[in-house]
Amino acid sequence: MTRRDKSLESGQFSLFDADEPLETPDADDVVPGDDASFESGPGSYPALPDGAVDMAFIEQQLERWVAVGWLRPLDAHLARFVSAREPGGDPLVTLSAALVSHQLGRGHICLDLEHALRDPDAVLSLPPHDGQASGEAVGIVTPGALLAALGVHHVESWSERLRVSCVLGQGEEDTTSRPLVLEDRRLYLRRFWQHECSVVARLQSLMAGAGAVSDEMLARLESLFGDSSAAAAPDWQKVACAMALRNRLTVISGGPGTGKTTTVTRLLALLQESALNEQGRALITHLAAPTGKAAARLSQSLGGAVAALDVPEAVRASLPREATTLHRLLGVRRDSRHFRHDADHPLALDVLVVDEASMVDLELMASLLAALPSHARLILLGDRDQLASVEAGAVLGDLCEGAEQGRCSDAVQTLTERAAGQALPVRDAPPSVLADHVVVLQKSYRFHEHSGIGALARGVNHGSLEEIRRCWQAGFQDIEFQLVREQGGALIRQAVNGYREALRAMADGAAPEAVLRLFARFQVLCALRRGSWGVEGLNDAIVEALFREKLVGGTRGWYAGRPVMVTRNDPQLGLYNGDIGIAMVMPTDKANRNDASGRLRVFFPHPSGDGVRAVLPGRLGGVETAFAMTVHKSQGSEFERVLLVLPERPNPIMTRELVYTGITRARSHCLIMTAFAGAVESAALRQTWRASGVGKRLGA
Ligand SMILES: Nc1ncnc2c1ncn2[C@@H]1O[C@H](COP(=O)(O)OP(=O)(O)OP(=O)(O)O)[C@@H](O)[C@H]1O
Repeated sequence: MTRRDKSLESGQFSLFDADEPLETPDADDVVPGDDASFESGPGSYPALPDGAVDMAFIEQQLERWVAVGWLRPLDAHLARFVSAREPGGDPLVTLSAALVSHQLGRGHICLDLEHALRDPDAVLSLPPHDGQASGEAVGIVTPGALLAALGVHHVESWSERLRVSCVLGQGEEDTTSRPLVLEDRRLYLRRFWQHECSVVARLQSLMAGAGAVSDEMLARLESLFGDSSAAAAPDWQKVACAMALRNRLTVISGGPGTGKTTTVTRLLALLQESALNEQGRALITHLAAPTGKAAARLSQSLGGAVAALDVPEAVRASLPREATTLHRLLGVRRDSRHFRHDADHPLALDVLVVDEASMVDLELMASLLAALPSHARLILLGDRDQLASVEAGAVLGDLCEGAEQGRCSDAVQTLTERAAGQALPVRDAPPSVLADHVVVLQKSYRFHEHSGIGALARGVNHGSLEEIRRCWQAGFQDIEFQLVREQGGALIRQAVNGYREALRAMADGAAPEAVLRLFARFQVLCALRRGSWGVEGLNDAIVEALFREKLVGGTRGWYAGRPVMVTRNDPQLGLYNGDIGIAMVMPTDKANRNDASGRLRVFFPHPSGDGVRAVLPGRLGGVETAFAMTVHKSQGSEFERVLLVLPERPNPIMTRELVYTGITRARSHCLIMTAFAGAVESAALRQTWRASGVGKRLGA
């Protein structure tokens, strides 16, 4: 039984508001944001006559859905918990409770009734339809058939029937402790509705305060970015910086290498210079990212960006050099989902920069915003086109939604034109408050125009089969697609070749730091977790092949050469979700190399990017082998070369965002291997959508 199941049984249902330990989400036990049902749909499952469905029937169906894997056991528990609170209640409420709980596992904050009614069978993880109901599926009714039999044909009637239930609160001013909340045709579990309300309220208050930007500031901006008034296109980095000087909340979205770090470093320099001149003190500035790896990468690129700045020494000295994880910043408390810093114990800072903000889920964003002091500035950096967070909510995506359609206020339009030195494109759309706070950087300095990775990433992002076809035909050197018949053979050979250099270096006695550096140059990424084409099957096959070549010291348990990824935060060890280490023999024990596995240590890069830390394998709680990792888990990381393994047949987990994220983890070469010829194209046509009220409430 899972942790959440236990809390259900004890009557403290965690999805409402229980105080339970924070757990690292596991991207792979769920299919986050996977709305896309299989194209063929479950057409042959039986329809039911109206009125044939009572509570017992619904409960039986929920059990059957769980048995065939359409629904999580947790969702059925929740539905039972809700119906127990209203004996003799409407079975539609029970069904709706199961469906809303299930959406959380797929990354949605709520169940959007309108969306659900348009395609009811897409709300569960239904299998592909093969023309007839499988033996397993006999006696199973789809959500669409159930809703129809319950008489739900319009969203109004669904909402009306939910509204009269005593387990439902009504949005807005609701202060009851009812487990479900209905607001504007969106059905929530109370805890997530509360998170959404608090995130929106904090964002609104951050967006309310705007400062003046002096001519002197703009002159300094010009000196850092140069004069771009005669350029063919506006300098969006400069525009972003000008907006961030004015705002307390700024979102800077951009693909890989579009200059997010460069921009924010220059912005911090401007803010510090002005604070030093006007207040005689530097601002307290912190940088954070959702994973250790992302924080280390930010620290690294920040170092380069700070070194390249043309600013007075006092300003340079005041700039932060190190990023931390959000969990470290907020202060994880053992056995609690709450942090040490919260609204009553705010963070001591003036400016907070959060990188890889697309990975921040709603709950973490709520904690972060609550702990932000009221005077502080918040700058969110990220790539709106990447996979969203594993857990429910996609706040960065919600904030960026419509950013390019919405028009800035006249004040921001004037400011950004002063900064850019040229008129910005004006769109014929009503002004949106979000547009004053969101900038999308357009130009990649990493993927030049002849980069195949850049071109394919753009094609996938645009969902353009024509652009993707042109990529394959162009003969780019840095992107390759190989169709293979099976998971073994060529695919495993590629993986072994990729890891050979690092493992040979380890065997030759290279320093752990050098081995870690070499290891980070290549990575196998998978779309799936389970099965032979997933992380589990590939890790087994790769380690067996490496062992045959004597490149690793074993195939099970701990062995020299085993790379691991941390899956559970451990503040005591200073290890966080996403950190990657390698098991190696302690350098001092080299003479006893064959002695015992007890001499193995797992070496992790130091969070500062300098040096390594050695941890006894036995002290590590949540880790998994990382010869292959999911694209979800690779977010926030980059590798020189990537082998991206896509499933051998169509699969709803394959979305535009997943393939885009996988491809762009590679800096210099990406090889895609699959047995499904149209894998990239079919994924490019399937865009993730996440139900949320954040954008709507903020006026996106
Ligand atoms: N305006 C610019 N002119 C020239 N080079 C630039 C400019 N902006 C950024 N670069 C260069 O492009 C590279 C990527 O920049 P940066 O690290 O700031 O991008 P990023 O968006 O933060 O990248 P990542 O995707 O790694 O997070 C760096 O080498 C940087 O020096």
